[in-house]
Amino acid sequence: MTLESDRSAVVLAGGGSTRFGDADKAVADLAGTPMVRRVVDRLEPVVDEVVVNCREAQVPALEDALAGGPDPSFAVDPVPDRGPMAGIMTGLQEATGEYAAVVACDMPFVDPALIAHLFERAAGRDAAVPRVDDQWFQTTQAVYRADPMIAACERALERGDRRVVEPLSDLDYVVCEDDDVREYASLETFENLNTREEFEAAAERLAADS
Ligand SMILES: Nc1nc2c(ncn2[C@@H]2O[C@H](COP(=O)(O)OP(=O)(O)OP(=O)(O)O)[C@@H](O)[C@H]2O)c(=O)[nH]1
Ligand SMILES: [Mg+2]
Repeated sequence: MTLESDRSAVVLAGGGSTRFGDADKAVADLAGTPMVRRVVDRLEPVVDEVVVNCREAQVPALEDALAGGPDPSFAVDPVPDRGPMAGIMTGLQEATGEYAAVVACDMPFVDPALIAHLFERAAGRDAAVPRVDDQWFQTTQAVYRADPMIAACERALERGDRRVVEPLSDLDYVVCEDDDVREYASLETFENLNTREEFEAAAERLAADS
């Protein structure tokens, strides 16, 4: 790993997992592997470094969950619970790459081929954000140029707007749509696990695949 990376990954893990219940879904065991570990393992081949964004109290359990793999760095939210967009900002501040793939810790099926493609699409621009079937922008599985995105997040937070799409209005971004996504990934890449039921269903699929 070089000191200055071209391509970073920021894994967002600073949420409260309230729909999941009284455990942190990031480190919960998903068919034998902590969910965050699955995400890091899938990103690692297509990036130069991995940064994990979280709250201070989560660091020991996340270190345990990621032990034995490549050493990630941690980006701890200075103010917790300000939402995913603030977490993106914290993570990008720690990342050394000019560009970073931002992926939520609850997307265990994230496809590295799509991430690599998003880096290609983002080159020379401020971001590449997927959107399929005219649905929402997949802002937590997207590539951003770190400096303009940090600045855009700071401005959005100053305006008091926590919406994760809000910084896009300040950025020169490309939207990666429909066939451009499907060529590289199946749509399960965007599947995110929030409840115990969703988690168990995904675990069954993973166990059946292995
Ligand atoms: N840093 C940071 N990340 C967050 C925050 N809220 C959510 N996230 C992350 O953003 C991603 C998507 O968030 P959610 O699916 O809502 O996860 P969550 O907030 O932990 O779960 P719920 O409490 O059930 O909404 C996950 O990777 C979370 O870890 C936050 O306040 N700060
Ligand atoms: Mg949430």
